[in-house]
Amino acid sequence: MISSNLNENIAVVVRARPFNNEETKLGCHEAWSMDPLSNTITSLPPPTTPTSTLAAPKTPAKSLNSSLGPPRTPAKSSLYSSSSAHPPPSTPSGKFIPNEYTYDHLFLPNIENIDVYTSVAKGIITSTMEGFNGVIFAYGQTASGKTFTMKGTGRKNPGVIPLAIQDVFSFIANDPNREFLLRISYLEIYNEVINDLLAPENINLKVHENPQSGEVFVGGLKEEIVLSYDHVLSVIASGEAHRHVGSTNFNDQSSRSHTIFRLVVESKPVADSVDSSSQGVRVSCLNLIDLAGSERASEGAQSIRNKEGAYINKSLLTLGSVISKLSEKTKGHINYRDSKLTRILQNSLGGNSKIAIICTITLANNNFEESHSTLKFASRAKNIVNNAKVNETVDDKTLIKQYRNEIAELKNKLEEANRRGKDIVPGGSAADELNKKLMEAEKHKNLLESKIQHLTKLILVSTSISNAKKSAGMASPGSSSMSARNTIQNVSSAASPSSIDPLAEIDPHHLSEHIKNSLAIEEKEIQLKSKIAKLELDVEEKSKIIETLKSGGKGSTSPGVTAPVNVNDRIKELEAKLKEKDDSILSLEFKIKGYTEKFKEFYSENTVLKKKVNQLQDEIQRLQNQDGAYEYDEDGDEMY
Ligand SMILES: Nc1ncnc2c1ncn2[C@@H]1O[C@H](COP(=O)(O)OP(=O)(O)OP(=O)(O)O)[C@@H](O)[C@H]1O
Repeated sequence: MISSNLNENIAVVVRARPFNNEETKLGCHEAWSMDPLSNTITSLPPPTTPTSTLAAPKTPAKSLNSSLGPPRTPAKSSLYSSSSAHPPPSTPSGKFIPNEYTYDHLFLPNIENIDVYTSVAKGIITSTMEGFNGVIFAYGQTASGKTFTMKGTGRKNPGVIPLAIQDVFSFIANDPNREFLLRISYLEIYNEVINDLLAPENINLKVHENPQSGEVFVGGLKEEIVLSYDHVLSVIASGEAHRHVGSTNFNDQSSRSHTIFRLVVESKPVADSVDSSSQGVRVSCLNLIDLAGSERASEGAQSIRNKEGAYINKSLLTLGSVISKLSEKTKGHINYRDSKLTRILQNSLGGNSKIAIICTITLANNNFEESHSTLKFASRAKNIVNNAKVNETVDDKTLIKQYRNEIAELKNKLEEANRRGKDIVPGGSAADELNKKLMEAEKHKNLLESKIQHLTKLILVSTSISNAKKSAGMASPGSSSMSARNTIQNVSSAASPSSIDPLAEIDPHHLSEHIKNSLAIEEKEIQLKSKIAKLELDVEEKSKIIETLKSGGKGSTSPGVTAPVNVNDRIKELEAKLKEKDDSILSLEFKIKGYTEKFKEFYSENTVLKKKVNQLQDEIQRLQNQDGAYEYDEDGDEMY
């Protein structure tokens, strides 16, 4: 049973990555030591020299990088000249006072993604499936491991996002009592401009606020209904292709934008479940965020990178200030509007979400100040108390409810069509007429059935997921509790994108329209086919008459056909009619071909246009960066 309200602190964890090549080359040493038993991280004094009078750290914590980085040898003197290098003793008497912080969990450099996911994220994913909102983000300086943690590095080492998606589908497979509808969106905030990664033509999107509910949302953002794990992954992969990534002094593949992957989960009891009397639909939202990394501006490689860095730092500063205000007892005005990131996350940070923050650091002494600043951010975040609740609505606006109502309506129509079909009894003198009616009724039924199938496919139930898993060779239901290593195996063995349903390309906001359009085309095709069938019947009938006439009126004639006075004239007349019908069939077939060609043409035109918009967007961005003309416009946030 879910408790409907939860007052709880944000979960804050710290993850250290192993030393990278640069740190190893520089001969860095560990400036921090982590004690995973007490979850305390402590700053270490600079390495001792024979003349040193420094005191040992208060907590004798384990040295964690010993297997990954160099031993704690005295660092090169140049390292200490950096503003962020390991600081000298902090009191005039020369006594070293360590900085000490405690969090919910510490992850040593050798800990794997799956373990981070299991202890920090898994619980939030389960809660999201039960109706709570969830937010998970990685925070830390550039090259500290945010993307490594959130996305992972491919199928062999999935990060929080792919592992979360896998658990979402496992959850559905294991819950026979509820049905689900999942939709996703994926956006980036680049230089304070919101771009839609799923529809690259949607650039510079605005943030709106619903004055009634106070809900903050991005207007015009594309959402896709998703049907399987593979499907979600392929949508994300196509979004990734549009993301801004660049090489910096510290990271070859640095995220130059913040990305927000959002999953909306709608669920309701299935019709014959114990809970089916409940009319409520749960709607919850999971935000998985990979923040761009902060970086010392002076060390950025080029001016574009410096400019990006300035935007990144500004928005992270605002995030820090919002977190700081939220952690105070008397909150006062909170400056969500000072950056797009905090504005979009306003609802989540402001209360009704379960939140986990994964702070990523390096233990290396040459980035002491950056890591310290991340740890201070983490400490402030730890004080925030949220009040998450299950979000349930009886509103008919949820897609799952709309589709269920539509399906019920179509099923009624189908029943009615079946009843009418039974009343048509073939045989008797008007047999041909009745056969035609039967054919039409059959076609109408097929149309209704395909509409029902169409909509039913979008609603996920446990059996459909387990069957899909079986056919993709994935884990069976119940596997959400399987071992972490198995989970990786299953992610790695996911099927190819070819198993993706093209139907899921549809934007749910325009879905009804899409369905209407595609069904209208289907209906047209069925009508044309039915016309062809009628004409063929006609042709057959006329051919029979011709045969009868040719044989001099002997043999059986169709009912109601009387022998003509001039047989040759009659044959000619009928042959002319036959030709007419043939032409008609040809022209209809030509029309069908035309529709198909047109569709293909529009489709390829659309692809070309999308590419052009992308190029233009990049060009605009490049020009803006050159001019330095862009300024953040606070009023860009429109109220609706
Ligand atoms: N825990 C880890 N174990 C092993 N390698 C790691 C770990 N964390 C990060 N790395 C490696 O360090 C490099 C930088 O990591 P990543 O790109 O995730 O940093 P980031 O914080 O996202 O940087 P940016 O903010 O610039 O995008 C990558 O090559 C990544 O594979």
